[in-house]
Amino acid sequence: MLHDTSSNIATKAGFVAVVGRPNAGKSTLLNWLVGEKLAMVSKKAQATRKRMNIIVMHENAQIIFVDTPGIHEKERLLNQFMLSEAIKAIGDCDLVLFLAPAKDKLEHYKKFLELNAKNRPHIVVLTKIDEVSQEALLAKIAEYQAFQDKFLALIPVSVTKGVGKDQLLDEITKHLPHSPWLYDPELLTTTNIREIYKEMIRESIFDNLSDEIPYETDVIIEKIDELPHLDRVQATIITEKKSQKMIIVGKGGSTIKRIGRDARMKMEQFSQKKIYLELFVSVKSGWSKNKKSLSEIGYNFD
Ligand SMILES: Nc1nc2c(ncn2[C@@H]2O[C@H](COP(=O)(O)OP(=O)(O)OP(=O)(O)O)[C@@H](O)[C@H]2O)c(=O)[nH]1
Repeated sequence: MLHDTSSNIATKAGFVAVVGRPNAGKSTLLNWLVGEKLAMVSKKAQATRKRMNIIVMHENAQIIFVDTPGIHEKERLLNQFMLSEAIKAIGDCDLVLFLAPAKDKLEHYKKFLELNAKNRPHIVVLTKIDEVSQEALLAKIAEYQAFQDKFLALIPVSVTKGVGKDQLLDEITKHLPHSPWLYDPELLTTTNIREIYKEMIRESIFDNLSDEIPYETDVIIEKIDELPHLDRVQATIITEKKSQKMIIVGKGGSTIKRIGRDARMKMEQFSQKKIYLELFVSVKSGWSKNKKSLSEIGYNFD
């Protein structure tokens, strides 16, 4: 946690948790704010599993965004993990952004208020306002006004229409503590290359498979050999069932080839290097329900 140790420090810095239900638009918002495609954007819910720190420099401030999984029900162990990560992120941060699509009812917000029992300072960000009429937007804002003693501000945004970026960054900056910068401003993300490559492979799985399968898969980066102009990456896609493995591999290996090619292109664009990607598929039944195997692949329950 950061403290305001000196009033004559001109710079500000702080951690901002980004929370909201799955599909609220968290990754899209973060990509837009940072100006690079780093957080994973998916049309499907629950794509964000682990926290990613993304740094945005705005005027004198260094805003460190902590991307969190959506707040949702605890049907499965993996979901429990996501929920606890979200709550942990709220507790660790200087400020919380609660993202609510403009079409949503206020139930999600009320649930967030219950979870946020210690009343961490938060800003309500109304997302996807391009999806509702001006009248509906005003009516929604009026509904939120009933809680105005709870939030610091309510900012409507639309990434699609490019609305609200500066207002949001200004408002966040206003509430951050005075502090020296915590990271080299040249860095865009504190998440390491492993995590980024993993997300890129996961994103390619989501892009190439349309049904439930992507939710029951995960990716382990086994090895990265970083050479000056080439990264050699070995990764394994884990599935629940043999039948899923067959679908991921596809006829004559066609699907896995497409996943691999898409992932490689994203990775090359990001690293500005050639990537040699070797992808394997492995069946590990029950991995998403089993704590031990979850912690083996990097989801820690502490
Ligand atoms: N029309 C419109 N769609 C948006 C906007 N922002 C995000 N979306 C869409 O909403 C969907 C969900 O966006 P994400 O950014 O993946 O949502 P998320 O909250 O990160 O989702 P999880 O990773 O599942 O928690 C995607 O299809 C986005 O294209 C917006 O401003 N306008």
